[in-house]
Amino acid sequence: MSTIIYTRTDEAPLLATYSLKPVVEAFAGAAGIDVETRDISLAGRILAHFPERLTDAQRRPDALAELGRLATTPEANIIKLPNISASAPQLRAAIAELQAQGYDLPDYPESPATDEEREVRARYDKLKGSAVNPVLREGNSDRRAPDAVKNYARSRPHSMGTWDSDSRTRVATMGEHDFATNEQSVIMPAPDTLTISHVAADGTRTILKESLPVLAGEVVDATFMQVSALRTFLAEQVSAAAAEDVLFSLHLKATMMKVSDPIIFGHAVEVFFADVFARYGAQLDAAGLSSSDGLGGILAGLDALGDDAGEVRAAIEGRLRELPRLSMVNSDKGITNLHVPSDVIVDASMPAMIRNGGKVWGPKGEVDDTIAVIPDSSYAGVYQVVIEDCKAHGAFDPTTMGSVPNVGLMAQKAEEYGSHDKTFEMVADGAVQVLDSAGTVLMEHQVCAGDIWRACQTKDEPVRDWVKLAVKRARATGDPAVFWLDPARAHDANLISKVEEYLQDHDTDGLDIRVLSPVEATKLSVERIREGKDTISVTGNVLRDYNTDLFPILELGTSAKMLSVVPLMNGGGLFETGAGGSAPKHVQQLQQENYLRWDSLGEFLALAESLRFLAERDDNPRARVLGDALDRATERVLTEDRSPARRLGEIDNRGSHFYLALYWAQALAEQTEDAELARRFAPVAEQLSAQQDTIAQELLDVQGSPVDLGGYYHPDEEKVAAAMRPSATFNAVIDALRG
Ligand SMILES: NC(=O)C1=CN([C@@H]2O[C@H](COP(=O)(O)OP(=O)(O)OC[C@H]3O[C@@H](n4cnc5c(N)ncnc54)[C@H](OP(=O)(O)O)[C@@H]3O)[C@@H](O)[C@H]2O)C=CC1
Ligand SMILES: O=C(O)CCC(=O)C(=O)O
Ligand SMILES: [Mg+2]
Repeated sequence: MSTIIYTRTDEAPLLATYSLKPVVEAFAGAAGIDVETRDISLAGRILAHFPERLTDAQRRPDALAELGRLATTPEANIIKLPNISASAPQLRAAIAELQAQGYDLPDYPESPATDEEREVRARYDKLKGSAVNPVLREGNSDRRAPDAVKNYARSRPHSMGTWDSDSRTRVATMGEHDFATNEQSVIMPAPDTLTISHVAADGTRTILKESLPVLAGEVVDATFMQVSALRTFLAEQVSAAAAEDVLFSLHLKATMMKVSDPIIFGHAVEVFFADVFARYGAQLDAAGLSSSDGLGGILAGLDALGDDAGEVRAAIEGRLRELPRLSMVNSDKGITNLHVPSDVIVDASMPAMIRNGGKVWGPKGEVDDTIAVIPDSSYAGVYQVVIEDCKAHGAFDPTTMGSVPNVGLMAQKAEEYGSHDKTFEMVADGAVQVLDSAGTVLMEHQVCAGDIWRACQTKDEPVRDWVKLAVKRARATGDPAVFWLDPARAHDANLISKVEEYLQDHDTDGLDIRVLSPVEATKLSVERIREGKDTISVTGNVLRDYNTDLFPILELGTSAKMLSVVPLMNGGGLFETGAGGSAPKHVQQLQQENYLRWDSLGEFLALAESLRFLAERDDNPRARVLGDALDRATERVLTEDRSPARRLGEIDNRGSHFYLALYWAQALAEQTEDAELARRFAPVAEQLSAQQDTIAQELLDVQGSPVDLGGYYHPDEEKVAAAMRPSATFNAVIDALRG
C-alpha cells in the first residue's frame, strides 16, 4: 500500500484541509493509496511537549519528531502545508487558548527563576519560530511556477499598482556594523567539536555554547550586529521618514530568525517611541512589558502599570500623531507595523509593497510611499534594485514578464535556519570566540553589551546536492542558472569556492551557469524578466525564502501558486504547498463572514507531484494516472476561473475544491490508460456534474454570516468540519466514494 502523509497545520491552510482532505482521501483511496494525517500545528506541538500534564485523551504524539525521522528515509512522502512559525505573542495566545479549553498547561515563564520554570521555558522556546520547516527539510528546495500557472497569469493578469518615476519609496539598510559586514567564515578541514565563548574585558570566560559538532567540509560563520550602530541607524530613518513625510516601515523575519530579529524589532519600537521609553522605560520593564513583543503587547499589558497606565497610553498615542507616520498592518483597527513582530514578515511584505506601486498603508487608511527599513544589508539591496527598476521602467507586466524560479540551499538546517541555538544577545563588553577542540581561535569579534552575535552552519553534503539540483534544473530548462553569491561576503566567498569545485562533477556543456552578487543577479534577472526571459536563481536559504515570494508575487500575484518540491537527500519526497504562509487574515474573514479566500492551488500541485513520486517509487502506475488527471483538473480550475475570488458572493476555497473534484473525476473518467479507474470515476463525474448547480448554491448560501470555529489555534473538530463542508449534496458523493 502506498502512503501519503498529509500534514495538519494552522490557520487558513488548516481550514482548507477540512474541505480538501476528504476529497483527496476519496480519490487516492480509489487508487489504493492511503492518506494519513500528522498534526504539526502549533497547538498540536504544544500538547505533544507536556504529556505529563495531560489526560490520556488529551495527549498528542510528537508527530513532528516522527516526520523528521521519516524525512531522512526513502519511505518519506509528505505533503507539507504552511504552518505558524510562532512569535512570542502567538505562542502565549495559543497556550492561553488551550488552557481555556481545559488543558492543564503551565503559563509561559516570562522571567524563569526556578529550575522548573527554566525547563518549562526551554520546552516552550523550542516551539517558537521556524520549528517545523528546518526539521522536515532534509533536502534542498525547488520552487517554480508550472507552465499552466504561468500561462494562466499571462492570459489573466492579476492587478498591479502603478509605479511613478518620482516615487519616494526606498530601502534603508545599515551597510556597516551589521551581520553582512561583520561576517567571518571558515571551512572545517576535519570533523571537530567547537565551542563558543565570551571573554569579558577582565578575562572572565563564559561559555555560550559548549558543544557545536561540525563535519569535515562544513562552512561555519560568525557575525554580529552592533546595536549602538543599529539604534543610530534606526533613529536616522525615523528622522528621514519625518523629514520626507513618507511612511516608516520595518521589515524583518522575526519568525525564521527567531532570536535576533525580535531583538532588532524591540530596538525599533524603542527608537520610534524614544520619548516614551525615556520617560517610562523603567516602569514598562518592571511590569514585564518588553519592546521585543511589540507595541501590541505593551498596550495590552499597560494595566499592570496601575495609575500610570493612562498617561503612558496617552504618550504612545501622542507619538503616533506626530511625524513620521507609521505604516499600518490594519489601519481600521489601529494595528501598526510595530504592533506584533510576526505581523510584517519581510519575504511577503516587501513584494506586496512593490506590487502595490511601492506604497503601504498609513494611519488614516491612506496609501503612501515608504522608507522600508531592512536593517541588515545582506539582502536589502535586492529589493532596492527592484524598486529602482520599477521607478525607471514602471510596474512589471504579468502578461509578458519572464520568471525567476529558485533552487535553494536549505537541507540539514543550512545557513541561518540553524542559527537560533547559536544566537546570543551580549550581556557584557568583550570578545566572542569560536574555538576548535584544540583551543585555537577560529573566529573572533569584539562586542559590546547588547550586541547580537550569531553563528551559523552549512554542511558540505547539502551544498553538493544543491549544485547538482541547480545543474539539473538548468539542463531541464535550458535557462541560465545564477548563483546569487557575493564574493565580498565571507560566507559567500567560501560557498563560491565549493560551487566552483562541485560544478566540475557535472556535465555543464552548453549550460549558462554564473555566479553573481545578489545585487548584480537581481539586475540581470529583472532585465531578463522584462524581456520575457526566465532566469533560475540559485540561492542560499534566506534568499530562497525571499525570492520565492518576491518573484511569484510579482509574476502570479501570490506565491500560493508555486510548485514547491523538496527532493529529500535520502530519496524520499517532501512536497510543500505553495511558497507562502498561513495567511492569518483569511481566518478572520471566515470567522466574520463565512468566506475563505485561501487558494489551495499549491496543495493541488503538491499532491500531483506526490502521486507521481509514489508511482515511480512504488511502481504504482495508477498513482501516475491519478496525478496526471489531477494536473488536468487543476489547469481547468485555473482556466475556467474556479479559483477562490476575494469577495463574498463569489466562489471561495470550498467552491474551488468542488470544481477540482468535478474536473478530477471527469479527467479520470475520460482517460484511457486505466479502464478500471475510468469505470470507477465515471459515475462520480456524472453525479457531480448533474448536481453542479445544487452544490454551487449550497456553497454560496452559507456565505455572509459569522462562523464560530470554537478556537483559533485549536479549533473544534466538528465545528470546523461543519463550516468547511457545508454542501450535503457534495459531501454525499465524496463520502460514498470514501466508503
Ligand atoms: N512554509 C511555511 O510553513 C510558511 C509559514 N509561514 C508562516 O505563516 C504566517 C503568516 O506569514 P506571512 O508572512 O503573513 O505570509 P502569508 O503568506 O501567510 O500571507 C501573506 C499574504 O499572502 C497571500 N496568500 C498567501 N498564501 C495564500 C493562499 N494560499 N491563497 C491566497 N492568498 C494567499 C495573502 O495576501 P493577499 O491579500 O495579498 O492575497 C496573505 O494575506 C507566519 O506564522 C509565518 O511564519 C510563512 C511562510 C511560509
Ligand atoms: O519556516 C518559516 O518560518 C517560514 C518559511 C518560509 O517563509 C518559506 O519557506 O518560504
Ligand atoms: Mg517564505
